[in-house]
Amino acid sequence: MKIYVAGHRGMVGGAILRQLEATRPEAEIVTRTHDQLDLSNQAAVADFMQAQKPDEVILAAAKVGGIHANNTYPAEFIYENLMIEANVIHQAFRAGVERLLFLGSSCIYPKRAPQPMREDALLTGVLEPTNEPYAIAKIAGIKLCESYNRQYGTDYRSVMPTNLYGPGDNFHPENSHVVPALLRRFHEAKQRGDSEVVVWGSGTPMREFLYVEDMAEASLFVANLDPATYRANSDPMLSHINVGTGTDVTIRELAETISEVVGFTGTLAFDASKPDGTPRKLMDVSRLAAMGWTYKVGLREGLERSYAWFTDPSHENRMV
Ligand SMILES: NC(=O)C1=CN([C@@H]2O[C@H](COP(=O)(O)OP(=O)(O)OC[C@H]3O[C@@H](n4cnc5c(N)ncnc54)[C@H](OP(=O)(O)O)[C@@H]3O)[C@@H](O)[C@H]2O)C=CC1
Ligand SMILES: C[C@H]1O[C@H](OP(=O)(O)OP(=O)(O)OC[C@H]2O[C@@H](n3cnc4c(=O)[nH]c(N)nc43)[C@H](O)[C@@H]2O)[C@@H](O)[C@@H](O)C1=O
Repeated sequence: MKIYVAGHRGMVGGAILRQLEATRPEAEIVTRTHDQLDLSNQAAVADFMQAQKPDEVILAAAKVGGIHANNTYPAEFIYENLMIEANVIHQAFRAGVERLLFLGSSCIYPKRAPQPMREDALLTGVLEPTNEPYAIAKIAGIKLCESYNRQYGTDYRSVMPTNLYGPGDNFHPENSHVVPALLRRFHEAKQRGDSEVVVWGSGTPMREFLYVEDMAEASLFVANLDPATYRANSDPMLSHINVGTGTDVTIRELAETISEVVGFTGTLAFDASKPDGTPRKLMDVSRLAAMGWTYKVGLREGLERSYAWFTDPSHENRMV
């Protein structure tokens, strides 16, 4: 059994690789770095898939970033993600790959979808402008999988992660997501002895956060589901599966918790000039629960593990 993990040096791909190595010792796991194989290059992906002919593909490679990055580089977010998914999914099919898992995002749902958001809320309303290009690419990824399944009988599956965080995250001060951004900002403020930390936006948006080890476990759970169970719990035209905790907090509550975890004793300030983005995007996770998976690591524990990882001098914190 040969499994190709695309994006293995990223936060989710890295967690998936660790769990595969621990649980599938018999499998041959294939990886390539971005420098070794640019997945936006159609010919390079075709040559790689024809040479490797993996049995399974886990597509965790993508152009990923927080609200500021999405709002600043929309062309990169739509182009890179469309190219990566089109190349990997099409070339996997040409190489006879039977099973593939595509990672989308909770941002595929309409800005004002009823909460919690069920899988059938997809394409029922306008998207959040700050990440619409990325969301369009991710929706196209789901439809690529579904279209190859319908026309060619492949078994290409899609999971929609909520906001993720944990070891291996991107800690870039501007382009990162809120959890790594605030872990770093509170840590540096504590080290400098600052009296205040500025948090972007109003603090009122709500977000759901899933620890990356849980995401990796859920990804492999869905990837390994027998086809009958997967089909019985999903719809061929709405085949994606939400992955989250089913609980959310305000950004203010998140910032206060991170401040406590870091041990910062100053005050919070909110910068209203920064975008809030979607007011809320809580996922309905009952479909995945019905299949037999629920999350394990709560937010406080996950933040404590993430902060320990961030401050561990034995590795370089990635910033892209
Ligand atoms: N993090 C989050 O909160 C969420 C993530 N997701 C999805 O989960 C998946 C994984 O995200 P995450 O692990 O956080 O992202 P990361 O940015 O941590 O990892 C993405 C990986 O993809 C690689 N990559 C990017 N572009 C290319 C390319 N053209 N060719 C080859 N490799 C490439 C990156 O390599 P390099 O850095 O060297 O360019 C990196 O290793 C993505 O599909 C993302 O959309 C969904 C919802 C939330
Ligand atoms: C996973 C998800 O991630 C993105 O959407 P997002 O959830 O809006 O992402 P975010 O984590 O960047 O922000 C969440 C909230 O947090 C607030 N916030 C406060 N202070 C900081 C801060 O310092 N940095 C950041 N990034 N946000 C901050 C910020 O203003 C916003 O209200 C898209 O990639 C989307 O496509 C997607 O898939």
